[in-house]
Amino acid sequence: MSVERIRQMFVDSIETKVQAAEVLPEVIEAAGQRMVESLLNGGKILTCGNGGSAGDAQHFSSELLNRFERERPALPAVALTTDSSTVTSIANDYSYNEIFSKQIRALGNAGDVLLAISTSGNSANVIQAVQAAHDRDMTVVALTGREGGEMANLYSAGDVEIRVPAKVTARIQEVHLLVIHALCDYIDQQLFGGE
Ligand SMILES: O=C(CO)[C@@H](O)[C@H](O)[C@H](O)[C@H](O)COP(=O)(O)O
Ligand SMILES: [Zn+2]
Repeated sequence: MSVERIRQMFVDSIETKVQAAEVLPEVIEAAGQRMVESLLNGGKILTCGNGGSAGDAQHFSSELLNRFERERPALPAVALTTDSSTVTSIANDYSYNEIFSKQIRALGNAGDVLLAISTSGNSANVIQAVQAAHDRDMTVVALTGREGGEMANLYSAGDVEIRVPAKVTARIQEVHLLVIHALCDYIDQQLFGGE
């Protein structure tokens, strides 16, 4: 029974990726374009998310700051999940909902991009991050799932939502990681040429 259950997880994950491949490539390209424009203009990419999505936010920023698949110059990105002193003090003194938005108000500049990751689109701290990014004239790229959640009501012209067509958090996250690698590949191709 458990082996069958494990096998079914692989099947479900593969099917979710096949469905995502039908609808997401053009949207991922649009998101990659926003990121490349920002980087070419001296901007940077801030990332945030909770739980597994915090890991995804850090995964993306480390691939920009260090490298993805090839040798190339370091690219500017900051994961807003990693500074435990800042995160715990904002949560302690103000509210957990402000842990990302307060950092964005300090670090975000016009033309920067926020990569906001939430499988439900309903995490209050990610919602407040999107609002803070707009206040700073930043562009938002959102990685979401399900029906897009409350975040779906917040986007401005120029923002890009990459919404995975799935309902289970883990399956959505598995596609988010693939999208993150597709964005890294797009950025490297556009900035440093074909390989
Ligand atoms: O990784 C997982 C589940 O696969 C969890 O840690 C998950 O990320 C957490 O429950 C998050 O708090 C969910 O937040 P969100 O995706 O709805 O914004
Ligand atoms: Zn997980």
